[in-house]
Amino acid sequence: MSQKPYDVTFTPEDQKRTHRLARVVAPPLKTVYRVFGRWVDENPHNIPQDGPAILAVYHASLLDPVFVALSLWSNGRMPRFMAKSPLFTGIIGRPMRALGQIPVLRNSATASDSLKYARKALDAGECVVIYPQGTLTKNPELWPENFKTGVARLALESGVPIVPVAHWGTSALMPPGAKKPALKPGNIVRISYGEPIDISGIEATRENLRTITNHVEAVIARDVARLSGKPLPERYTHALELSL
Ligand SMILES: CCCCCCCCCCCCCCCC(=O)OC[C@@H](O)COP(=O)(O)O
Repeated sequence: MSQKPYDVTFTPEDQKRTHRLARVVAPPLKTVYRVFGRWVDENPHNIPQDGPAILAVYHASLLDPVFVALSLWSNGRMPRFMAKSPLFTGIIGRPMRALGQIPVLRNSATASDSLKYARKALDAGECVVIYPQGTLTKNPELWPENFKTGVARLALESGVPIVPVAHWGTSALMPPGAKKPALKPGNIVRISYGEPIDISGIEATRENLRTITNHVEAVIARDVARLSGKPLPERYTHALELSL
């Protein structure tokens, strides 16, 4: 680990450096990822083309971050993932830092620093990618669940809309708990970008944070249902409307 592993900055020089590296890394990563199949974007016009963006993404496989990263990069956005701090050490740590990703210190007194980094990234006009579950879904049927309120807090503080992102197809390759991925070159991963949810001007009460969070979860669940062809469980339906 470097001396100051959690000092993340987004200066114009950092941006240039990280983009330069991404341009080198993306093509071989795309080639390697073909052994897991290909991905298809749905409604990529919902990805803000420039300026700050918050993407809330469904997490159902250890493989999905790279599909989402490649999709965003191919759509003109350099993703800044919030990722658990152990991913910033060792072999993966070096590129994670060099690519300007954002470490999350779990269960520590400094856990909230991670949102400060995210805020800094937004102030610099970056595209911040967050897994609101904080971990892979534990739901046996892979429905999104237990979303944490960080996305809503960040959006309320910054006034930046939330883009809900669902996907389907990575759990066939590597479901939660699997030790290694299956190679399925014919596999298709569909990534669906939902309409941005604008919550600017809403008061940051505990209740509102929970309502917004449940809404984002329900919208992602609805898109997972559509992509997977499974019926949406009843428990999500009331939060599909955002009523504050
Ligand atoms: C392609 C060109 C642009 C490249 C951009 C950089 C791509 C980096 C993608 C990697 C981002 C990794 C994000 C991981 C998020 C995370 O940390 O989730 C935790 C779960 O996994 C597992 O958690 P758990 O099982 O609870 O330990």
